[in-house]
Amino acid sequence: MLSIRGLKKQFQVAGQNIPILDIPEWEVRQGEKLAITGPSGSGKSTLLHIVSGLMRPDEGEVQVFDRALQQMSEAARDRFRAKRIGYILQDFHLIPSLTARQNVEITLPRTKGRRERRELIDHWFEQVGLSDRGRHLPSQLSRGQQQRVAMVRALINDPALVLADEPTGSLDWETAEEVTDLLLRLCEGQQHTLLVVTHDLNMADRFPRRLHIREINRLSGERRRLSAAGSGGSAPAARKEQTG
Ligand SMILES: Nc1ncnc2c1ncn2[C@@H]1O[C@H](COP(=O)(O)OP(=O)(O)OP(=O)(O)O)[C@@H](O)[C@H]1O
Repeated sequence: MLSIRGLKKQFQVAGQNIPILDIPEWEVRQGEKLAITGPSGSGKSTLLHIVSGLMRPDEGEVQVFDRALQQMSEAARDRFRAKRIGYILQDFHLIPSLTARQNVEITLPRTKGRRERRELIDHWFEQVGLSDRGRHLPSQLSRGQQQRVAMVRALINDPALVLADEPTGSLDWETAEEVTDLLLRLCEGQQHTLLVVTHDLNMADRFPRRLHIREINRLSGERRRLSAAGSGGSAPAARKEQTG
């Protein structure tokens, strides 16, 4: 369902090209639940951005359900993402002036009637234990509750591909466990393909499959050596890699 060939991505920092990703080949089957780990700065978030179509690679081809993302117009890619991909981010990205329910409702297609939308949201809020919190603003919710709203928003349109970038990164240990359980439970038995980037090895251990980014990215080992020798990479890259 996801297929990558000859992917390359570099960033230009202070006039210098910094190569980040070089993935000759990578396939993910439909329904796989995969935790992607690796040191800070090794390109995990960049990879998710490219898979979601939010970022373009410099070279190579990314296919999601046999659709080549690079060959779509930007508008077509946006529509494709809205329909088929759910993206969960570490910082939730909820709109502060909207209630929890409204934050979810804005992602529902207009073709659904008012009653259908209400029932769907009721169902999902019940699933994540937020039935009594729908009218609260994000600022009136705990971080774990905000992440649950963000999860509902990403999953409610039944996307075939779910991407999550450090979904427990800003949560305390217990809440992170709860959110991990919930995410796996919501995706269990579904044909969703789930790719989760995480530093949290407890979270990664719960997944049926773990992948270290160096298994697919030819640059991650090389970049770490360069960084350790102080001879390459941007300052933020080097700092991030040493902390990973
Ligand atoms: N827009 C950008 N411009 C320049 N450099 C960038 C840009 N985005 C990312 N980078 C650099 O690319 C490298 C990979 O970043 P990325 O966020 O993908 O790593 P990561 O593995 O997800 O790290 P972390 O685990 O810390 O989130 C880093 O060195 C980062 O500084």
